[in-house]
Amino acid sequence: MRLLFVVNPISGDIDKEPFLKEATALLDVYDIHYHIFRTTGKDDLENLKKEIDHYQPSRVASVGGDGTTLFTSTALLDSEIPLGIIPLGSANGMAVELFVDPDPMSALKDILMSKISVGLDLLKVNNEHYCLHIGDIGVNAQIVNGYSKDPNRGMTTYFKYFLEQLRETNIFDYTIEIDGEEYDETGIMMAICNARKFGTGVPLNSISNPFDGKFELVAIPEMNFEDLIIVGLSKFDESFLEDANGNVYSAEKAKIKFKNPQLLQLDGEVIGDITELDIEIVPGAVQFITTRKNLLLEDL
Ligand SMILES: Nc1ncnc2c1ncn2[C@@H]1O[C@H](COP(=O)(O)OP(=O)(O)OP(=O)(O)O)[C@@H](O)[C@H]1O
Repeated sequence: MRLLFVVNPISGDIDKEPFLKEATALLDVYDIHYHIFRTTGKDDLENLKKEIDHYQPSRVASVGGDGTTLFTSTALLDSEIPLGIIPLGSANGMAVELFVDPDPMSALKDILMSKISVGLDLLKVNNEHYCLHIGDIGVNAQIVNGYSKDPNRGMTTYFKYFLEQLRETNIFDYTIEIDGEEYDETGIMMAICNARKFGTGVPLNSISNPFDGKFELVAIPEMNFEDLIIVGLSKFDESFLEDANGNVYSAEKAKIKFKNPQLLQLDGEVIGDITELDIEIVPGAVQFITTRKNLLLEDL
């Protein structure tokens, strides 16, 4: 076994060195070969691909949050090298969805011991961006945009952008095209889901499964003030928003046309304004190391 750790030193504001010290001590006991690749924020994809070519790992462990998992997955596209997650980011939404053990050392043991790997889907958006977990257009993208640019963090800052959105709530019109059928929608948000919940625990639908070769679009209609308060609060206290009462569309491929330009965010990264979206599933894009603790496998 040759294990490559892909470590994002900054994710979640968590120092990864104590974990790496404990992890490498364990690997040394069993004489398991390992290598550590640390991201720098510059040319990471190119450098990681070179590292994979050179080191030829038999397994890869992504050490960070969802952003790091997505990044590592894109480096592993077109390879059959299995990937596991050590959840050390801020929200770890996708790791939670995938039933990854929340304890980093236990997650490492699962990666080392498990013989189960399953093809994890990725979404390809406008032929250039990948999305692992959830993306959206509308009110949440605007909140993410304000929050991510602000040097301050925490509840107060989040609420500043949340309240700003309450005042500005923008209702927009769009058309979803799937398999030649067109569906007109109006609302405050359209979510693109490879999984069911935001990292904050807010559920968007109950059917998405990142192993099923499909994605879901959730059209969220106009909400009242109380609904928006619940969405906002749940960012921090994870109180439950019942199914968003929107229409849910399952697809392998979809085209969405917006009447006016709208802001897109994918996996917490703000992409920019778009008027058209082409989304397609990349089924089983990466081999994901998992265990029988993963209840999503039971739905397949
Ligand atoms: N050493 C580094 N210094 C600065 N920026 C970095 C470094 N490594 C990666 N980055 C940048 O960090 C971003 C990835 O962080 P991102 O927040 O998406 O990670 P994450 O794993 O999801 O963590 P979190 O859960 O904290 O969001 C990318 O834009 C990447 O270029």
